[in-house]
Amino acid sequence: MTTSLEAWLPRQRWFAGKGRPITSVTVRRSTPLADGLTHQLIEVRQDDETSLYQHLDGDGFPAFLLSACAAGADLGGLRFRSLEPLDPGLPARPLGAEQSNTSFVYGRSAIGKVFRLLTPGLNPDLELTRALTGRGQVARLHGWFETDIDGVTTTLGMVSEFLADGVDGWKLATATGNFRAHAHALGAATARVHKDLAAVFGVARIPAPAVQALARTMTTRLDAACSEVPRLAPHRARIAEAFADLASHGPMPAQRIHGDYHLGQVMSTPDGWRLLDFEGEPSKPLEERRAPAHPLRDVAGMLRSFDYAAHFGHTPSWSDPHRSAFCSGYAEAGGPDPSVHPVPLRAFVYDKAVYEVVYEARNRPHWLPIPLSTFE
Ligand SMILES: Nc1ncnc2c1ncn2[C@@H]1O[C@H](COP(=O)(O)OP(=O)(O)O)[C@@H](O)[C@H]1O
Ligand SMILES: O=P(O)(O)O[C@H]1O[C@H](CO)[C@@H](O[C@H]2O[C@H](CO)[C@@H](O)[C@H](O)[C@H]2O)[C@H](O)[C@H]1O
Repeated sequence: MTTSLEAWLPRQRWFAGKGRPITSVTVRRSTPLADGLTHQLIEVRQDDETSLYQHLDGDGFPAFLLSACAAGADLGGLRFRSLEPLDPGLPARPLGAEQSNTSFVYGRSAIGKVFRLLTPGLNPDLELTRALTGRGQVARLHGWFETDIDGVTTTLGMVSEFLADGVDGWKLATATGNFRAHAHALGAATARVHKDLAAVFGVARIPAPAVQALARTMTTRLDAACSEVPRLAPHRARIAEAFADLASHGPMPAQRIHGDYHLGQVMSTPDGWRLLDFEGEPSKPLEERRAPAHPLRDVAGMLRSFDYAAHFGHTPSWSDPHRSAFCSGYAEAGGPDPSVHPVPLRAFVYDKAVYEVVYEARNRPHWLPIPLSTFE
């Protein structure tokens, strides 16, 4: 079993340790849930690091999750909870698009998600979706499941409203020549969510020394990325200069944000845009993902996504007018105007593109030219 996990893990899209040899895989906890279905927490050792993943050995977990949440079950240290009545009889099917986690759909009304890479603590997707449920801009939270890891309550998965009539933002953007009205409305929806997050979690201020520390962290990440992906190295000086500009920028506002914002995280519905997947970048430590950040970080993420959509579905010139429409919608709905904050915006766009360079090198090497073109 352990040997086959070692071979199987690197082939999974959600496996975050690609590109580094696996030294060992250990089953840390095994919980039988039903006949032929076992829940496992597995420790994967690579270099000097140990990462914890959630693994489901056997079939039938989607149906199990729904009925366990509906019943409020406690099972071998796993706690299943719901906020509203769930119909355990709904048929489950895989979502198809496997990304950082594993999702399945129940009928036309609910979607379940199992987090794969685990960090002890409250997952920001559960935390923010719960806080935003009822405010209109997200798929409502129905339930979740959790356990204690190292004495810390740790989110393992969620069940939310399925947006059956929604169209994935990435699909819509790559298929639509004139996407400007959509981009403008998406900017406005983003600003509204930022306002809601500020209302619930408050607004902080990042003092100048912390901004300098942030710029140093970005530079450290840049250097690690240059070592891992040598094609990034020729652009290092230009990127480091943008981070140095950020370091001398002075204090910045900060609040809870989405954290991994791109066109695949939003859906266009008959009632307007909805934002999904508030987990942040899964490869970052949980404290960093839950820390208040400048709201233009999300704007930067979406601007990068317009570049991706241009490369994938259009020509490079598609990007600029759509980026502008998104930024106007964002500023008109009360977000900080991206055009008057060029220094943080450029640093955040570059930081995101550096992240994407590593992500693409590990997962989709033929897509690497897309983030690299940001620096040309
Ligand atoms: N509530 C929902 N309703 C409909 N589709 C959804 C919903 N949540 C997610 N999806 C679809 O599933 C995809 C993956 O979901 P996401 O939460 O982003 O997973 P991951 O954490 O694996 O990236 C999204 O891009 C979207 O197309
Ligand atoms: O799985 P997640 O949605 O949490 O995010 C990861 O995978 C994304 C790709 O599926 C990746 O996004 C990058 O590619 C998108 C197109 O497929 C593009 O729209 C994004 O702008 C680009 O960053 C994301 O970075 C990664 O965290």
